[in-house]
Amino acid sequence: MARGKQPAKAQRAPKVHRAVVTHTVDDFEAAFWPDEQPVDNAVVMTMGALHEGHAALIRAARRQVGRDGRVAVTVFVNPLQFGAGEDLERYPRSLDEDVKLAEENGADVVFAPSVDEVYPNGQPQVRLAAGPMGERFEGTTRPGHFDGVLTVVAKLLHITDPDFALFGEKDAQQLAIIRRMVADLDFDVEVVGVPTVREEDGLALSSRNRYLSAEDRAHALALSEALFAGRDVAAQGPKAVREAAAAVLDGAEGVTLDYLALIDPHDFTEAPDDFQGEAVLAVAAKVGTTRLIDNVRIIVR
Ligand SMILES: Nc1ncnc2c1ncn2[C@@H]1O[C@H](COP(=O)(O)OP(=O)(O)OP(=O)(O)O)[C@@H](O)[C@H]1O
Ligand SMILES: CC(C)(CO)[C@@H](O)C(=O)[O-]
Ligand code: BAL
Repeated sequence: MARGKQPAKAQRAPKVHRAVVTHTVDDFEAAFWPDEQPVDNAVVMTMGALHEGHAALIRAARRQVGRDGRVAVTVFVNPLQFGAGEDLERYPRSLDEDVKLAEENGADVVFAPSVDEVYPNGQPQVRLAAGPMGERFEGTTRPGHFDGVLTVVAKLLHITDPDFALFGEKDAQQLAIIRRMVADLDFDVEVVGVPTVREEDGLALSSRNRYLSAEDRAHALALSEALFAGRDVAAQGPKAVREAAAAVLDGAEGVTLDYLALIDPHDFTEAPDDFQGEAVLAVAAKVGTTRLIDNVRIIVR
């Protein structure tokens, strides 16, 4: 080697993990299934506006399938799960940043289809029904929401055909209903739940946090504080948990409570006063004009 010349290895740019971005089912399939090689693969479904909660899902997906497996991230704001007067039009859309976050955390392929690509026949006539589990809690305020979620999740499972599908525990009712759909309808996929990622002060990360003013952001802390207060007295039973959480929310400034519930996670029903074991303490509220949800898993004695 000539004097002063760098060895070839040192000249090479550091290897950057790049994700292929696709917008059609055909392009997605070509990118996600480039060959017949049997490798594990995983999908993380999102509505975009990605944050560190989504990053945790993508990293968990990568861990699940290993270095040689494939990870897909879908980015699709599904009109079917939005009710009249909800934020479908204003929902944050930021595909370029989303692709960056997805590839930095180990995604191989991003699937960001248009509404027409997902629903080429317009509004689907045939849809999935979430049943009674979809009518409580979130379903009371958002009737039909989980039917819309399940319909698109089923379609995305068919398109991506993954071994693993990862969802956040932040949307606990959604996760429970998706698990139930997979069991009831024999989907050949393992559903993996990922713990909620929070800001240092406790606020659960959520794309809708982008709507919060500085004042709303301060008021929003009441949600996680209520859940943590309930969790602190879990050993004293369901009544104590409900009361401790309610006390934080009672009169909390800028917060309009939708529901606060202690839930049996098996069938997503309200836990009775003598309930013991693992439960979900969940809250939904409007902070200013932004509707937020959060929950913690606790062991009630
Ligand atoms: N803080 C979080 N920690 C872990 N997973 C999360 C978190 N926030 C969202 N997820 C998960 O990411 C997936 C995609 O969710 P989505 O794109 O709706 O994000 P979101 O932040 O929940 O948005 P929104 O604010 O609209 O509720 C879901 O499985 C959801 O549970
Ligand atoms: C699962 C999902 C991507 C379906 O649109 C959505 O409900 C979400 O982001 O949680
Ligand atoms: N993260 C749940 C999707 C929704 O609110 O529509």
